[in-house]
Amino acid sequence: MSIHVQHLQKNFQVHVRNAGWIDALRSLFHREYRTVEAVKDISFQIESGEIVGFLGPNGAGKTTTIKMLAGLLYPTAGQILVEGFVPFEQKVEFKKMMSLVMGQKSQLIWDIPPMETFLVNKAVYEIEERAFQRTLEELVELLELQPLLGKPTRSLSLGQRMKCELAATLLHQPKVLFLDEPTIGLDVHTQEKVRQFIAKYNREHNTTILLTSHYMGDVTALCQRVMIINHGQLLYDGDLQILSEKLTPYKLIEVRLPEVPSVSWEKYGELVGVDEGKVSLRVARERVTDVSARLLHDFSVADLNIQDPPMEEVITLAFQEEVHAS
Ligand SMILES: Nc1ncnc2c1ncn2[C@@H]1O[C@H](COP(=O)(O)OP(=O)(O)OP(=O)(O)O)[C@@H](O)[C@H]1O
Repeated sequence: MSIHVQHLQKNFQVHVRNAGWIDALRSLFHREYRTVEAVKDISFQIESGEIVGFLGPNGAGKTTTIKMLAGLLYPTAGQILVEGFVPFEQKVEFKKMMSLVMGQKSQLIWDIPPMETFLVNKAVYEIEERAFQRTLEELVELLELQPLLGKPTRSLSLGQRMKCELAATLLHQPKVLFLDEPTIGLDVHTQEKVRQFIAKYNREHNTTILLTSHYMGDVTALCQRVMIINHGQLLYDGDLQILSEKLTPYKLIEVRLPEVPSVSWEKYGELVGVDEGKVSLRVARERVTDVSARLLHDFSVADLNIQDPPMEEVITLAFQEEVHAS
C-alpha cells in the first residue's frame, strides 16, 4: 500500500468581516470566526504504482487534501500514511520519497536556468552524482529538455517551464507524486506531451500518482480510477468506465448517410441532431447492438460510429449526484 487515508478532516477558521465601519470597529475588539469544513471525513487507499484522478468542482477540497498528503497542512482529524510516513512530521526520508507539483506555482528559481535549480535540488535531496546524471539524462531525453537547460527560467514558455518543473521534481526519483493541475494553461499539443510523459514515467518507475485536473483529457488518458470530491466529501471512488456506465446508461450512435431520409428516428433512439449527412442518436446501452444492426439493415449507411458519452458530461453529473462505487 502506498497511501492510506482514514477519516481525514480539515477545518479552517475564517475571520468573519461584516460590511460597514461600525462592524469593522467592533471586529477590532471582538473577532468573529466561522468554520469552513474543507475536508469532511474522507477515507481511501492507493496501491503502489496506481494513477488516481482526483476530481471535483472549484472549492471541493482537492488542494487541501493534497497539501495534507504532502505534509504542508496539519489535519484537523484522521490519519494519513504515505509509504508508511506520517506526512506532517516532515521527516527527511519522507521528503526524499515524494514530490508535489502545483501547476500554478513554480519551484524553479526564476532568474537562473533550470539546470541550476536541478543542481540545487541535487544538493537538497542529497542525490548521489551517478544517480543524478543517470536520472537527468533520462528526463532530458524523455522531456526534450536539452535546448532549455541553459536558458533563464523566466524566458521559458509555460509549457517549457512545466516540463522543467516535472524534471526538477523527479530528479530524486520519488515513489509518490502529487500532481495538482499539471497541465493548466498549456496548449493542447503540450498537454498531450506532458500526459504521455506522465504515463510513460509511471509505467517505467511504478510511481504512485495522485492527479487533479480540470481537463478531462488528462483524466481519461491517465486514470482508470477516479475519486470525486464535492463539499469536502468523497462522492465516488472507483473505475471511471463504471462511473460512466452508471451515470449515463446510453451511448451515442452516429450514422453517416449519403442522403438523410425524413423518417421518424424515435424508433431507433433519441435524436440528438442531424448535421451534414450525419444523424446522431442517443441509445440505451443494452439496445446499442440491436439498433446498430437495424440501422445498417434499414439504410445504406456510409459509416457508423458508436461512442461513449463525453467524459465532461459524466463528471458534471457525478458532481451533482450522490454516487457510490459498486
Ligand atoms: N487557507 C485557507 N483558509 C481558509 N479557507 C480555506 C483555505 N484553503 C482552502 N480553504 C477553503 O476550503 C475549501 C476547499 O478549498 P480547496 O482549495 O481545497 O478546493 P479545490 O477543490 O482544490 O478547488 P480548486 O479546484 O478551485 O482549486 C474552499 O471553501 C476554500 O475556500
